[in-house]
Amino acid sequence: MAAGRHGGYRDYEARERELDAEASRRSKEQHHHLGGRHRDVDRHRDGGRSRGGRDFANGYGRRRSPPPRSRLAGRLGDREPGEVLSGSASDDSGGRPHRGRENGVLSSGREGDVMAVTDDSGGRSHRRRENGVLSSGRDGDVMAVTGISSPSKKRKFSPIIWDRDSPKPPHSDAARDKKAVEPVPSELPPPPPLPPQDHITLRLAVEKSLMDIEPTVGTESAVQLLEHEVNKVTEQEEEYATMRNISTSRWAGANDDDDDGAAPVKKKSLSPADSSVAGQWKRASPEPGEVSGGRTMSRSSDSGKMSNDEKEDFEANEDDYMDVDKGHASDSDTENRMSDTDSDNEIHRPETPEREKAPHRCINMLQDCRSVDEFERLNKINEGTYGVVYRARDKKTSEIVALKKVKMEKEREGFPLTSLREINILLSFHNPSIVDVKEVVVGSSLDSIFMVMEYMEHDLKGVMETMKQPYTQSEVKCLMLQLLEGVKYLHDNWVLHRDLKTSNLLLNNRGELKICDFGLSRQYGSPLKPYTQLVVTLWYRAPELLLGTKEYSTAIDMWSVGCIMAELLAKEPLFNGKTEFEQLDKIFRTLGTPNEKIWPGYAKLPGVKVNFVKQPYNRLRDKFPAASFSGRPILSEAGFDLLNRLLTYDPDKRISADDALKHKWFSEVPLPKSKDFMPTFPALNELDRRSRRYLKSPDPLEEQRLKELQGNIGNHGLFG
Ligand SMILES: Nc1ncnc2c1ncn2[C@@H]1O[C@H](COP(=O)(O)OP(=O)(O)OP(=O)(O)O)[C@@H](O)[C@H]1O
Repeated sequence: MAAGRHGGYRDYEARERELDAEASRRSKEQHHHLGGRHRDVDRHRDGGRSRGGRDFANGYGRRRSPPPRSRLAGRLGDREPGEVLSGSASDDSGGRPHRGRENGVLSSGREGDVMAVTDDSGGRSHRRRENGVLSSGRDGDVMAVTGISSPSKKRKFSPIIWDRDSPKPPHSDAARDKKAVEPVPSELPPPPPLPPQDHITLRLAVEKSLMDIEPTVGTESAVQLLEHEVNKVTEQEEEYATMRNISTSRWAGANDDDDDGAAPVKKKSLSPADSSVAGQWKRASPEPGEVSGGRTMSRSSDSGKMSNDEKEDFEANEDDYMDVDKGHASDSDTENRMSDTDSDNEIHRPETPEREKAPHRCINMLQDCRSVDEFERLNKINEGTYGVVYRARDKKTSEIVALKKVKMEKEREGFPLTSLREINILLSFHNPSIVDVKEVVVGSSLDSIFMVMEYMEHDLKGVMETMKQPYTQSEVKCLMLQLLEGVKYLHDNWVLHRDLKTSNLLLNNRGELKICDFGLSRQYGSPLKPYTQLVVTLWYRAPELLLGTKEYSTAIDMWSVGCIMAELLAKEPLFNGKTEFEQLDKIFRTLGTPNEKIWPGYAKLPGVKVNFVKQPYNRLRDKFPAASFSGRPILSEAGFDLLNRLLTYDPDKRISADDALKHKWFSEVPLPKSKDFMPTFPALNELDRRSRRYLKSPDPLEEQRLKELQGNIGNHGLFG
């Protein structure tokens, strides 16, 4: 058994004290060592200019010292208890994607990446950082350069949407049978065309919206209305196919029982009924799983009839739908992808006979859901913007699960779009670093919906509030590897999380970290609301979003990962602004004010008009020194390099999840700790931790949630 698991929290504290003493001793040794040798060399090479963080001007082209990696790597004394000697934190990860890591040496799929834990510091005297990217003074000694993709790099096609490319319409018998027995094709269809960079850009441009659509509400049934509406939408928009639709989920299928505990691939596969439903909705939804799913869910509950109120709401709130952008269809790669989808959708135009079957399938979908009564409520865990989370026991299996009740009361347009996104994404995905959604169950009224998730004892935010000392470097590495694995999985599957923060990272007492809360996530290329720059809680929000960019990419998640890494090391948020201006001000004061040279395009960003502080240096190193006697978190040269690459201003140069996983920091000592040896904590999730929320970032979303919390406290039914 894992020492950490036996030890419990008290032991952890004691161990932490020991480790602190040990770390302090080591850091002194290291300081002495570095001071005695490398530092002199550095000073010499640097012409005596190296001084603290100023050497690491993020984008200001100053020289930096060669990292003392070989010595660190070679010293067993630098190991921390529980380090994974192989350099992998995924010792028990089973089906984890392969990271190409062997014996502490990361192998690289790309020529030129320096990955081994060998001494490569000798000749690297002129590496410079520009825009957070290291360049090399020696040919062939090229670090994994941030944000510059290998042209050969491929992304996996989304498991949610691959079926849309099946040669036959998904409702055909052959296609159905094939899906039933062959859940995962050995080779996925090729991904949509990729822009030539690691971070895929979304374009936020709205020319056509559902506001432009006139629904006919007088005589049609709800389902007819829905179809009428979504078919019109289809004709006006550029959008992915809707295999992400809620109707493709496991609980929509006829064989739910069989699915229990099934392999992940089965989860993604469709039953015959599902596949026909999927085919049905494939052409119908402007946002996969959103409008159509939402309408279906809410309207089905009243047998397809829509009340006058609902009709009014429907008409009044058309502007709440995702806007669609026709104009961009032909002028970017993203839109080209969407065009492909559209041509695919052409096959299933509304005139096809399958359309008539929709009401029947929708009803089936609801009938196949288990009732929430099959769960015993234990306690409320937490409440977020989009739902209340309960701890519950499955009466049949006694399994402890987390039930997230989807908030319906504020939804004027039926099933919440954010929840639909989350359900669809989580049901479709299976990865050790993504929280597993097992099924969806319904409450007493058909419009109360719960996601049944694996139960996780903690979230990272709560844990860090409890801890007396920050995580050690090897623990941070273990957590970062898991986080990056999850983010890579999302990005490989064309999903941006858009709200990565410590409260959305769940931990269990097996040392596992899992990403949750996909309420704000999107598949690339999805049409976005004009206000979507507001995604990502303020403290973790990328500068391009804060400055009002209309286009953003996977790089926004990587910035959040950088903020999380810093927070893990320091046990406090890196940039905790109260307003957007203050947030940018804090970033600029730490990383230096960006300019057109280090971030091409910066000057054109809408928010740049504001008069920000002019701070020419990157002072990040001051916050994370290589050695410290003042209690500040120490970070090795390599660790600092990774942090800098994550917090690179120019999104195109910011490191990708894939490259971050290969970063040398993970293969130098102290190596990532094994999950088995990660500290354990009392399960705070057994308490209602709403009070913690008051300490959270003053993001507009958070404020909204706070108000809702205040409104809801005292409202206790069975499952709320
Ligand atoms: N599977 C789970 N196991 C245990 N606790 C969970 C689980 N999922 C969520 N939680 C707890 O509930 C909180 C809120 O969950 P979640 O973030 O999914 O809701 P949300 O409404 O989308 O939140 P937010 O307002 O942060 O967007 C989490 O921070 C976590 O503490």
